[in-house]
Amino acid sequence: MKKIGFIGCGNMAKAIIGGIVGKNVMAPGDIIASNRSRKALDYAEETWGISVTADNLEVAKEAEIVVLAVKPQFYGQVIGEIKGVVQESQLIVSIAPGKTLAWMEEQFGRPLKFIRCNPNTPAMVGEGITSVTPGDKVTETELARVTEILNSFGKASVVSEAMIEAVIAVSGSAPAYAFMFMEAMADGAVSLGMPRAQAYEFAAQAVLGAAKMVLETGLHPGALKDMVCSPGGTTIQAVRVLEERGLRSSVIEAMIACADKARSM
Ligand SMILES: NC(=O)C1=CN([C@@H]2O[C@H](COP(=O)(O)OP(=O)(O)OC[C@H]3O[C@@H](n4cnc5c(N)ncnc54)[C@H](O)[C@@H]3O)[C@@H](O)[C@H]2O)C=CC1
Ligand SMILES: O=C(O)[C@@H]1CCC=N1
Repeated sequence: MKKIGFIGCGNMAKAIIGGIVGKNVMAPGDIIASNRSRKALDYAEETWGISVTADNLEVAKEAEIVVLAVKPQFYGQVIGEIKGVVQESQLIVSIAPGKTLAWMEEQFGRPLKFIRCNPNTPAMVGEGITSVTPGDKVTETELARVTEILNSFGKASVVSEAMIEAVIAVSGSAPAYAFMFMEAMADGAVSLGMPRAQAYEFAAQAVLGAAKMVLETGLHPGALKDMVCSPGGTTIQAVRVLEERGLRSSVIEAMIACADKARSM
């Protein structure tokens, strides 16, 4: 038996596998993945030395924890394929938006140990944040085990199912907004004459440092912003323009659109 198996080995499965293997939480021999196309499997085999297969059923039969890591539109098809072979002892993990615990039970046709998780791609560098929502058949020990695995590539936090869309908006999808922000900052630096590669380095380090200050000082982000804004200085001019162009409401409206979409999937 493998400890964990992934059906679908794309961006998210690779981020999680990279985190687990990178932090030595599991040996590569304890991990198995299947995928529709061969290329992703060759990559996973060569990069981490995990077991790979073209057969989803092999993962469903072999893994104690089965992670459904395909796009939401393929969930129904994959569940139809594996539902006959999964056992009551296995944990079935959904990482897709919109696939509720009730929907999973209906699709599998019986109550099993379902867990909804919402990871994000920074798992790839050990800085992910993942929400965990256990179904009612999952024991405290099993929840602790899954949380330990998720903590290996960042942080994990238990949330109620009603919070999942907020989680997707504030963390699952959020790296994309942060990348856009850094890209825009680098564009600004390039327009001020800085070479592109150096601009990305400065922009990314400034964001990393600011994020660490929020997490490590415990101070309100507004107070940290005020510490940067010298009276009559440069920063307050940038803040004035960002407010004028609607940074805050753009972010809030974007997240509401994100959550609405997640709810509909
Ligand atoms: N990419 C992200 O930042 C996040 C993604 N998610 C969720 O994770 C899930 C996976 O997303 P990604 O990894 O980004 O997608 P992806 O498209 O990179 O990977 C999915 C993989 O599944 C394979 N696949 C498709 N149908 C299959 C089948 N029937 N059997 C076996 N393999 C099959 C594809 O070939 C592909 O390699 C989705 O449900 C997504 O909503 C959740 C949080 C963050
Ligand atoms: O864009 C998506 O649908 C997925 C869910 C969270 C992040 N990526």
